Amino acid sequence: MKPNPSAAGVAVTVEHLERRHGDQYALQDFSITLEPGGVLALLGPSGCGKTTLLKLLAGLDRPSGGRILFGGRTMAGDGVMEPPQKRELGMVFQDYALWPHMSVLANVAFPLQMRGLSAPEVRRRAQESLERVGLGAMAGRSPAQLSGGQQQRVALARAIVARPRLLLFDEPLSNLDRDLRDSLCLDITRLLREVGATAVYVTHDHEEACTVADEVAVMAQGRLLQLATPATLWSAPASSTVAQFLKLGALLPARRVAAGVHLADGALLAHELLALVPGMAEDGADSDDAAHRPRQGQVLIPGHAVTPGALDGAALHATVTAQHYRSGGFATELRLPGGVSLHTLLRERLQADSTVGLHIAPRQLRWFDAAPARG
Ligand SMILES: Nc1ncnc2c1ncn2[C@@H]1O[C@H](COP(=O)(O)OP(=O)(O)OP(=O)(O)O)[C@@H](O)[C@H]1O
Repeated sequence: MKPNPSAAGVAVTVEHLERRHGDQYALQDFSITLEPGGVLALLGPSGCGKTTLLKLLAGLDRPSGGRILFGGRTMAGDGVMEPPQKRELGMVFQDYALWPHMSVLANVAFPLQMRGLSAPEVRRRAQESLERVGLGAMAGRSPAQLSGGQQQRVALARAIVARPRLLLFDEPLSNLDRDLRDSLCLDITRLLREVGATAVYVTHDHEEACTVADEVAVMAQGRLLQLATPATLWSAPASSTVAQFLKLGALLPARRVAAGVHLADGALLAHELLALVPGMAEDGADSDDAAHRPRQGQVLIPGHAVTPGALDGAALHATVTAQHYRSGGFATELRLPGGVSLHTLLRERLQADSTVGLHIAPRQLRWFDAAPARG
C-alpha cells in the first residue's frame, strides 16, 4: 500500500490472526499490512468476519491466535492485550452512537476531555473539528436537531478530534439514502487524505469500498481471498469466488484446449486464450507441453464484454429476460446457457424473451482453473 509521507497514521500489521467461537472460526489465518496513512476497505458477505477484525483491531475483542502490531508494538497476541484507550483510535459506527443529552460540541469534545486537556483547548479543537466536517454553525444544537447525515458528520468530527493514529469505520453510511451516502463517502475520502490517519473501513458496498480505499480486502468465511487496489480487483479478480462476489459477470463452466475456450456444449467461445490469461506463462503452466493439455475451469464473461447482434456467427446465444431504462442506457438481464444470468448496460432496446447472438470481446474474458481435486 502506498505510504502517505505526511501521515499521522500508524503502520498496522496483522499476523496469522485468529478468532474462534467454540470450534467455529470467525477469522482464520488472517494476515495483512497497512502502511501509515493507508486506507483499507474490508468487503465481504455477511458473516465473513469484517466486524470481528475491526473489534480485534479496536481492542474490543481478544484474538484466539496470531497478533496485531501498531508501529511495531504488539497490541494483541503474545500474551499482550492493550485496552482500546491505549490504542489511539477513532471509531465511526453505523448508528452514529452520539450522546443525545449532550450538545454537538460536547459530543465532539468528549475524547479531548478524557485526555485532560484544558477547557479552552478542548473547545478550540472541538470547534475546529466540526468546521472540518462542515458543521461549525451547529455546535450548540443537540443531535436530535440534526439529520442522519449531519449526525454522522458529528461522529466523524468526534473520531478525528484527538488526532488518532488509526480510524475504524463500521459501515458508517449504511443508514443513509443513496445520494447522501455518495456525497458523504467523498467527504470521508477527502478527510482521510487530509488527516493522514491509517484507516480500516468495513462496508457491504463495492462502490463505497473502491471510492474510499487504496486497497480492498475481499473476505469470505473468515479468510482473506484477495488484497488489491480497486482497479486490480475489478480487472484481475484472483478467483471465481471473488469475481462472483463482486458481480463482475457471468461464470460459465468451460474447457481450455490449446488456444481456445470451449463451453460445456463444445461451442468455441474465444480463440485468444494466451492473450486473455495474463500470468499463465509466468507460472510455467503454459510451457509448450502444458499449453496443449486440456484444462477444466470457468470463464468469466463481464457484461461489458458482450455486444448483442445476429445469431449467425455469434459465440453465444442468450435470451433477453428483462430490460429497463437506466441512466442513458438499458439495464439488461440476459439468460446464458445453463440458466446463468448476465447483467449488462446496452444502448439499444431489445425485445423481451427474444433470442440474441452475443459477440464477445475475447480480451475482456478471464479464465479460472478448476480447483485441483483433493485426495
Ligand atoms: N460472540 C459470538 N459468538 C459466536 N459466533 C460469533 C460471535 N460473534 C461473531 N460470531 C460469528 O463469527 C462470524 C463472523 O461474524 P462478523 O460479525 O465478524 O461478520 P461480518 O462480516 O461483520 O458480518 P455482517 O456484514 O453481517 O456484519 C459469523 O459467522 C458470526 O456468526
